Amino acid sequence: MNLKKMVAYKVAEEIKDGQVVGLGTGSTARYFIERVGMRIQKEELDILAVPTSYQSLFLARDWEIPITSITQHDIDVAVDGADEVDKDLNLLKGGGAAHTKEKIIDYSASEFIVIIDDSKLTDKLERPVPVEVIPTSSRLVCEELNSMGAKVKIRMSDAKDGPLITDNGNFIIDADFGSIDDPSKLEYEINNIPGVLENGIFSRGVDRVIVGTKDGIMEL
Ligand SMILES: O=C[C@H](O)[C@H](O)[C@H](O)COP(=O)(O)O
Repeated sequence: MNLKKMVAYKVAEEIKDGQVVGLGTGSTARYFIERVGMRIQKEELDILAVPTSYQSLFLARDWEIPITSITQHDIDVAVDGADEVDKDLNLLKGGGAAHTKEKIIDYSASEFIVIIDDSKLTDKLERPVPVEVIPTSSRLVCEELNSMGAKVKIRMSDAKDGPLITDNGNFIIDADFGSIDDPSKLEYEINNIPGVLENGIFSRGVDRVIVGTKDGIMEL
């Protein structure tokens, strides 16, 4: 059973005519966008969408989903995936390097819904934290993250020689702090390093986390 698809399709059924919808990024959000696109074509669902990345923009275009931006519209609901969700519903995102725009769009929405399969649930966040940095600051940011106790790596591209370049033209440093005791403090401290644009810890809260499990869908 494809749990990501199951949960994404279920939440796509909740979208209503007239809504402005934030489209997340990643393999789970991809299914959500696909199902919204099908509903637009079959049921004439009437929405506007705000993509969080070029990936979701291109998908929305493929499905002929009408696009707007946060400079033009308030967002009613944003639906996005996550790489980890801890027991207090802090998130780790940015596995696809899209967390900066996701954070802006997801948190600006009246309702922020996270869709995951149950492999993403964890007691504490423990994956490396993706940190988007202005390229010229990358050596200094690596040193600062090191001094905060992280093992760091600049994320490399699979399809070009050298570093991955984000949708915003920046580098990603993956900073491994091990298990994170205080996500909110760490989110703030990383963002306080000069040259850091945004990191992948989302500790401001989320309205709903909907989880696909082999026994069905559960909501946290
Ligand atoms: O940068 C990417 C995003 O934060 C994704 O939402 C996150 O990586 C989850 O992706 P997936 O649904 O593919 O596991």
